[in-house]
Amino acid sequence: MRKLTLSGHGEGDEEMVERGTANTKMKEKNKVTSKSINRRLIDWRGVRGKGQGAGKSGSNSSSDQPVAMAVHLRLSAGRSKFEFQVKKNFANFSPKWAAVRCSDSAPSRRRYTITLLPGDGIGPEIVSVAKNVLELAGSIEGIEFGFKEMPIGGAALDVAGVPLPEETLSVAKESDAVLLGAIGGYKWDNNEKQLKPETGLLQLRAGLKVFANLRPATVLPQLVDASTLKKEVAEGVDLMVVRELTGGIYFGRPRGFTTNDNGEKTGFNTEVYSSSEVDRIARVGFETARKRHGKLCSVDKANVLEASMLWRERVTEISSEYPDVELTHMYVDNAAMQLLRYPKQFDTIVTNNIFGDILSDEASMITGSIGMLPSASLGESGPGLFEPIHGSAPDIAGQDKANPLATVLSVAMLLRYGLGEGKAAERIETAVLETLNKGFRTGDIYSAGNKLVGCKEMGEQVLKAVDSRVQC
Ligand SMILES: NC(=O)C1=CN([C@@H]2O[C@H](COP(=O)(O)OP(=O)(O)OC[C@H]3O[C@@H](n4cnc5c(N)ncnc54)[C@H](O)[C@@H]3O)[C@@H](O)[C@H]2O)C=CC1
Ligand SMILES: CC(C)CC(=O)C(=O)O
Repeated sequence: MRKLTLSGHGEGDEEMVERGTANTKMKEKNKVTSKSINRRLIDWRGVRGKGQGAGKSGSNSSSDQPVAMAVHLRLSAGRSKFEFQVKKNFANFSPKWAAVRCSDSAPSRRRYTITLLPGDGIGPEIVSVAKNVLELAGSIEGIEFGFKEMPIGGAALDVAGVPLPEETLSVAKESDAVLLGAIGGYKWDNNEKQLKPETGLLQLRAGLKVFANLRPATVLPQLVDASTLKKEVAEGVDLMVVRELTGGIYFGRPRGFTTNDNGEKTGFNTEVYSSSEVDRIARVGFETARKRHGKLCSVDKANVLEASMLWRERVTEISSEYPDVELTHMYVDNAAMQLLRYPKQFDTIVTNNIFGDILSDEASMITGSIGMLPSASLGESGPGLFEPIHGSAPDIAGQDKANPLATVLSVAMLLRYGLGEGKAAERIETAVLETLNKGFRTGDIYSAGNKLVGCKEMGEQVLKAVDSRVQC
């Protein structure tokens, strides 16, 4: 199988590699064809879900806290593979009731090592909830987890002086999947660039080479009233933003501050994409659309930006490999407007790093709250990175007000895309729906007639729901 590279980032990439990873920069620019993508997709599919495949096993760290198990198998396998199968709308699942816990009679146990990166602000609160949900859903499905908690962001700056300690990255790389809370906070806002929490997250994404960021935005029937849009506009929205994650203006060089001819201080950045970077994310976009409703909208600013002109040219070229997918192009300013005007027109959106960041935050409000949206970041190989799309919410940190559901749903994505454990993922998604059906709401999604709860209570309710729906 061919390897994808992080080519085309310029010096920014070198910096990431030097500071954050032990890897050397890969110069090789392999062309990745749809054939090789398809082969990879076949490789990704289901390697872990059949009982014998399991994670890098046997690594019992001191922080491992496996749930009680009657059977403890140590299984070993290669790296995590991603099942690239996009669930359309988990709201439609109809769970089955059953009365008994079946973990102890499961045909085989799988064991995975998960790196937990709680980070800053509300990060530790939401990761704690999501970890418990992951452990319980896993135990019911015969999955055992070993957890390694590592510092990142401001928390890492405080203990290690850098936002991504080398050890954090190497532990993450060695694990089967990585769960991140969020990074950032007022305390570090005025730090120089290399000592910002945000730089640690960018280094992590680059270090794990997770170039494809999947951000689903689904309006759940239970939360239509929480949307800021009219019911008839929000109802039924189910879209997926495929965001390029390791290139573009967040990484491009040159960047920095200088002084212009008038003696004024100026700041500058570079939006840069190579053909191979666009091709590989375009193929992920087409593959995703193919498994959804067959519609892909590529969002760019090709009327102004050269990087977007190349983007549009390459996406159009790649579309010939996907005659079954309907491709449209849209300028980002129009896309921002159309998302509010008529969001149901979108099925799958593929776009660059910064547009994807902004449009997915916008899409989150259609669904009710940014506290509801999960994400999966995947690369060609190695562990995936799973995180809510929101930030560290310093305004509500430490107050038990955070909505943990985006992180809980990120854990479901971790199970499905990161480990190929679809049943456990479904169990969690179903439990979230059931909890919402019972009327439990954190402040961000609260509407009259529901029960206002904090982060911890919401977590407890999801755990109850996970536990109550046991199916063998
Ligand atoms: N992936 C990450 O770790 C990200 C980190 N950040 C960082 O987070 C910090 C705060 O950034 P903001 O722009 O304020 O974005 P934010 O997403 O942290 O917060 C925006 C608003 O949404 C609310 N919110 C966010 N998540 C919530 C949740 N789970 N439940 C309830 N309410 C929630 C916050 O209270 C706030 O009012 C900054 O340091 C920023 O750099 C921002 C975006 C992504
Ligand atoms: C480095 C991050 C803080 C950028 C961001 O907002 C995101 O990717 O969600």
